[in-house]
Amino acid sequence: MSVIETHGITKIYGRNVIVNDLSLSLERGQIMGLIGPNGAGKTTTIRMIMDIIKPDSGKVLILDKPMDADAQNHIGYLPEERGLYRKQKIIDSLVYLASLKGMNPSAARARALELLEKVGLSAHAEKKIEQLSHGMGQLVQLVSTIIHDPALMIIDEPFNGLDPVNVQLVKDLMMELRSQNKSLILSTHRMNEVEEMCDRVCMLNKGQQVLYGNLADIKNRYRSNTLEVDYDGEFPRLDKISDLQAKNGKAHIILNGSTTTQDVLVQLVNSGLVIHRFEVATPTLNDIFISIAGKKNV
Ligand SMILES: Nc1ncnc2c1ncn2[C@@H]1O[C@H](COP(=O)(O)OP(=O)(O)OP(=O)(O)O)[C@@H](O)[C@H]1O
Repeated sequence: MSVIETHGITKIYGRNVIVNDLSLSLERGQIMGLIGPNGAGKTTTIRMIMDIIKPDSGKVLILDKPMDADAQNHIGYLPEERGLYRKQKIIDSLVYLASLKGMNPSAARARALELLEKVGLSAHAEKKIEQLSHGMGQLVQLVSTIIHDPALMIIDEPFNGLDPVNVQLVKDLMMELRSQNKSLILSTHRMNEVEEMCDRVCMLNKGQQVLYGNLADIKNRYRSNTLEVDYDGEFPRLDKISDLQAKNGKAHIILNGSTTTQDVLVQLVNSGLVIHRFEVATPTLNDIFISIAGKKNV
């Protein structure tokens, strides 16, 4: 049974198709990266999944059923625009939010303290939200999203405002949830940050699904799209490629669909460049996005 399925969901505002005919599914114990540049339609997709807005066509199933109050209790949703009551104590806020999802207060309190310990904030449990730094507040928001042990967590921009130590802490926490058979959807325009964690990827661009499926399969499909070259001298202009970054004797080249590795090698040899290394590299999701969309993401 899929934790979530969307079947051809479409959202139109005015004359603009914001999300077009989007189908995706996610199983238990999987993480999906919902990725794409600003304005791609990620938040609109999540709002349709959460039943905050209705699709103009298509349908969403949560645990095989349309969204209802019971399904809502199995989801933890952390929107991009977040807010906790700033004057309330952290522990009280967490217990209150968990009780809204059907948890009894003493279990919620114990779980809140356990999770605060995990994110390094147990010493702050009795403080008010307004006494925390922005990053600490983000961690408390994350705790509030997972406290009721949801089967599915949907997190918009999971790493915004976090320093590298806390980014790693949140990644570790998410991987732990995954190992407990939970499912997560992480929405972000920062592709490289979620790449190492995701089993599945749904990439949007201007409301269209441009890439979808298992990350390993996708990387395999695009594996000869990226080249790395170590060189001496002035790197030449290349024809028929999607992107070239060349600096300090190292070049990163993203091919477009029709150019081959050999085409590039011939161009480089003909230019007289001194080549020390010429290698087909595993593309990042960002590289794949550039080769599909023909432009940079960030
Ligand atoms: N209520 C609305 N009315 C009209 N247009 C909207 C509405 N909500 C979103 N849009 C438009 O839909 C497009 C997609 O927005 P959305 O917030 O889904 O993108 P996103 O991928 O989440 O972007 P970001 O990474 O910047 O958060 C944008 O062009 C936005 O202006």
